[in-house]
Amino acid sequence: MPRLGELAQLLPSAQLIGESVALEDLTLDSREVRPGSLFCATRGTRFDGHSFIDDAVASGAAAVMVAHPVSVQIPQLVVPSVRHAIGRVASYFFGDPSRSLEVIGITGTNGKTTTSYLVESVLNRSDRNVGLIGTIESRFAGLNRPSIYTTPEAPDLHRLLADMLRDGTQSVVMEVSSHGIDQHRIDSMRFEIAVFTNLSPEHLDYHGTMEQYYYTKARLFVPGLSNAAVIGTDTEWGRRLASQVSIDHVTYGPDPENDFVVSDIELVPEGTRFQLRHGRHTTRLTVPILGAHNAYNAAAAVAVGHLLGLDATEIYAGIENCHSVAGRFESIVLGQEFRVVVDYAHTPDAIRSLIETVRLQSPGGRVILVAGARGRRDRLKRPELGRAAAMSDLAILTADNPGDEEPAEIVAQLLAGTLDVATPPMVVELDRRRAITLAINEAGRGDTVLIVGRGHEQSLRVGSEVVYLDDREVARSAVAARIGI
Ligand SMILES: CC(=O)N[C@H]1[C@@H](OP(=O)(O)OP(=O)(O)OC[C@H]2O[C@@H](n3ccc(=O)[nH]c3=O)[C@H](O)[C@@H]2O)O[C@H](CO)[C@@H](O)[C@@H]1O[C@H](C)C(=O)N[C@@H](C)C(=O)N[C@H](CCC(=O)O)C(=O)O
Ligand SMILES: Nc1ncnc2c1ncn2[C@@H]1O[C@H](COP(=O)(O)OP(=O)(O)OP(=O)(O)O)[C@@H](O)[C@H]1O
Repeated sequence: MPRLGELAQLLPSAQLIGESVALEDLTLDSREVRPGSLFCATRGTRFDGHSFIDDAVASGAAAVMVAHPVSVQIPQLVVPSVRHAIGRVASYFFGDPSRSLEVIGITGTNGKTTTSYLVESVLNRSDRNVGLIGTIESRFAGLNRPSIYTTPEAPDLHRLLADMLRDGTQSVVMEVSSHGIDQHRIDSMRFEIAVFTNLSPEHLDYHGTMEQYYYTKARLFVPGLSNAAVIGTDTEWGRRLASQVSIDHVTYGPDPENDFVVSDIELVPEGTRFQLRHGRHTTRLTVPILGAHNAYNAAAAVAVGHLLGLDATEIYAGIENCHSVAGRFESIVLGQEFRVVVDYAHTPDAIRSLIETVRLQSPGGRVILVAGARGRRDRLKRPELGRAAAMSDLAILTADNPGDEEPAEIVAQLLAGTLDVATPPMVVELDRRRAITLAINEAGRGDTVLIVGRGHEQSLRVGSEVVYLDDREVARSAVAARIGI
């Protein structure tokens, strides 16, 4: 195991106070310290990790990494910014595992999880052992762990990559969130390929402006961090990125000048069918996940396979045999005469694109939407979410993980966005179970009930309480009650 002095040598401005002790592990959280750990004190939105140093010492920390000298009996590594140091330190500590793995990083506002599953499915067609890290789970060597964050904190990320490597994993597909980039969780990683899906307003309370949000995402696409890129150009931000990056890249999108051109998207019973042109080669592919946007997600996965030199037949087989992604356009089918779809859409863009998909698929039927907005996150997007919800025929506005915010206030902010647009009937039902049941009881033949926001999630945080609630389960019971089975 590394010694503290080795870590000091990695960081030019670090000052080691005390002995170069051997370290067993490292963590940002005093509650996770075990004997021999290096506790790294970072500032969050509520606390300054430096105030938990006594707790860390009591739990047996061997040393601390701090932003200023502290009065403590154990050795300390003083650095100008613990946040800036943590990626480098964590990567070194676990043996720089990403350098021995073929890592594909996927970023963008929407489509990271879906694209990562598609890339995984493509890579599984080659003889690689593939691992996955993302919002829903991390998976390798037959193990499956539910995720807490989309992109783990640097110590957890590099520990996981090291475990994967030890278990024979060769390629890793991982989602890279903008928080992950901004909080230096991915510093010192090596990505073989970085993918940019798209960018639309989200997390602006965190990043401030779209420009800053874009800049954060763009930091993944620099030499040294990523070797090559696959860039979706269906948003202006992707076109801008493609014109700015200096690493090798290919593009995909609707315009004919892309390297991979997506056209003729159709929704068919088996999923989403589209045409993909690459150079002189044109093919029709069906990705078994509904939603026009999945044609683009699939094109991204094809481009990754192409850059990795995989055979086209294998790539296409990976796309066509990808299993569905939990909570992404997941249909509840119990023989009812209307459709019920649970989806993870929680950005205005995703909700709009979903409603368009449903309208294409069920022309003439009504779209009955159940939607809310998450608490403690991204207040700025709420009016725009309200406007997106207004594209439905009946919107039932409800709670979506309100945390310590008042659900009624969140819904009022959604409604505020609809003041200047023509709205369908809008009903407020803050109890999410009742909102879903109400929507299902309202649906008639040919209608679609679209329940958005939670997708695969199985709990809601209301105040400080965690309440078990799985939209799919609630919808299933409501449909069963409605049709009497
Ligand atoms: C909103 C946000 O940015 N949160 C970050 C923030 O957490 P925080 O404000 O809750 O931290 P805090 O409670 O003030 O604590 C500060 C520090 O003290 C430590 N602490 C705290 C209590 C204690 O007893 N002992 C202790 O050591 C904490 O571990 C932390 O390091 O500061 C922490 C330390 O720097 C970050 O880990 C944390 O990101 C957490 C992981 C988080 O949930 N972030 C979310 C928003 C996130 O990153 N999400 C993206 C996906 C977003 C998306 O695409 O939708 C993700 O990649 O998961
Ligand atoms: N390429 C895309 N363009 C627009 N919307 C999309 C796209 N791909 C997926 N979506 C929508 O976004 C929702 C979330 O998809 P997915 O989980 O793949 O994205 P994500 O980027 O991983 O989200 P998160 O950052 O919250 O984990 C889907 O349920 C779908 O409604």
